[in-house]
Amino acid sequence: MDDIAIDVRGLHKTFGTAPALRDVSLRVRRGEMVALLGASGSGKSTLLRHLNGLHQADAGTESGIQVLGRSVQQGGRIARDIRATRSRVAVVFQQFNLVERLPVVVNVLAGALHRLPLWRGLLRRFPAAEMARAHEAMTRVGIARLAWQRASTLSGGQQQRAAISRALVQGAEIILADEPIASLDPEASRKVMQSLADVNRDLGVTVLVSLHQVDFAFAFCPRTIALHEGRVVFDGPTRALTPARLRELYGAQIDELLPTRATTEPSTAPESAFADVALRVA
Ligand SMILES: Nc1ncnc2c1ncn2[C@@H]1O[C@H](COP(=O)(O)OP(=O)(O)OP(=O)(O)O)[C@@H](O)[C@H]1O
Repeated sequence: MDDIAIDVRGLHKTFGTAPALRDVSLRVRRGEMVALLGASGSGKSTLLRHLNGLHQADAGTESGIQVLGRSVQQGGRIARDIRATRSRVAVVFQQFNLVERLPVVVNVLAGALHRLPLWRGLLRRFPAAEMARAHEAMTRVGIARLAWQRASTLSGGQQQRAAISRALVQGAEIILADEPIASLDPEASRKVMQSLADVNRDLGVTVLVSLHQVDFAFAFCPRTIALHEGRVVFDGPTRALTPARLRELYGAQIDELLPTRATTEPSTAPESAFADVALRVA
């Protein structure tokens, strides 16, 4: 079990009377980079929010979530020591990741607050070692030259890379990225996904990234877990997700998942359709 980063068993979540997650089980090993794929409303955000206890599973179910070997929740009850687990897991959201009026470096240093005395955060007096760590993290994702700019002056993709830097300063062992490229252009998307892939490969950080288009999963994530209407409908090598397989899984919703070119002729453009897109974004 030591090599399991995320372990979800029998997760059910209902909002009002509408089921959002239905009997979801999955395991992610430490050091994996996994895409969580699904059309809008399939349950990706809801699942990610359960993993650090922002959502509670339905009470009275057997659902259990363990992260890094510690219980996050069991049967809808959040573990008492959730804060200790949260400090080892970082979340990158689709937007609103940063405090816009503060310099980028201060946003990145927010990742260190969990191990510093309160006064340091309030006065923004960070030890030299933390500053060095922030600089290294920003260099790794290619935004060091922007350190003293206000966060609001950064492009969407640069903001996402700042959020990834903050996760590194935090010392996160897992990054949960919730549609981090949903509002970005293809070039900015590629840079953000590349940054996630780099920290995964170079630092061994486990990455679970939700995406609603399969081309970026294909280019960056060896494994994909696909959700449809709250259920896991596929869990395996991303390369097995051909347009034909996606059509089988998603029916009419397939248009949301395919890149535009492949969508034009899905039935006559099999596996090679994504390979081509993958090459273009690589
Ligand atoms: N706080 C909430 N209250 C009520 N319903 C919710 C809530 N959060 C999510 N839902 C519902 O749960 C279902 C799954 O939503 P979720 O946001 O997890 O999907 P998603 O795959 O992340 O979609 P998107 O790609 O649009 O973000 C949807 O039907 C959604 O309307």
